[in-house]
Amino acid sequence: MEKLGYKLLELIAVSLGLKAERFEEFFRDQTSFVRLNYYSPCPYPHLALGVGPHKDSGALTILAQDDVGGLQVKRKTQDQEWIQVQPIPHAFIINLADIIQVWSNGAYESVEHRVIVNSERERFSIPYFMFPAHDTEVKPLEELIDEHNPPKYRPYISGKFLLKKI
Ligand SMILES: O=C(O)CCC(=O)C(=O)O
Ligand SMILES: [Fe+2]
Repeated sequence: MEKLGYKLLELIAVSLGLKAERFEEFFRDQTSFVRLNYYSPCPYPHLALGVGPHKDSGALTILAQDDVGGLQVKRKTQDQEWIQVQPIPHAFIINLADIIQVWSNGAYESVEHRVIVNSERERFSIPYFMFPAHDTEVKPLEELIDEHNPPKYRPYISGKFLLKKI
């Protein structure tokens, strides 16, 4: 997963007109982690959420899930509808998260998502959250800023923000 994450970060950097290794320095002392999620079956799925609406606060999330399904993403069009992410065998789901949004000065947007529980089946998922070093100052990259594109986000320290969230 780590290797895949770095590859994706390289591709994102290139897509922004930056050199592939642009994000590398932030991850030398990375604080990425894996979480094991277990959702028990719930007879009243319309009354309960597995995970409430949120955006991931790292750079990228790589998610492995079983075949039960339940993850939904919010569409960014006007209707803001929740769209079911159909499980595809042996495929990972990639969530762009808050830090990529800030680094790219909004060219990429963090995706809002939630998890619906299933009335009959339990569900497992394994997200790998890619986080830079604890002391990384997260701010729009200088190369992407000029007088026509002012920074849209204020700088913050990755680790401090995370501690506050917890
Ligand atoms: O279980 C899932 O599909 C996603 C879980 C999630 O969004 C999270 O742990 O941040
Ligand atoms: Fe999430």
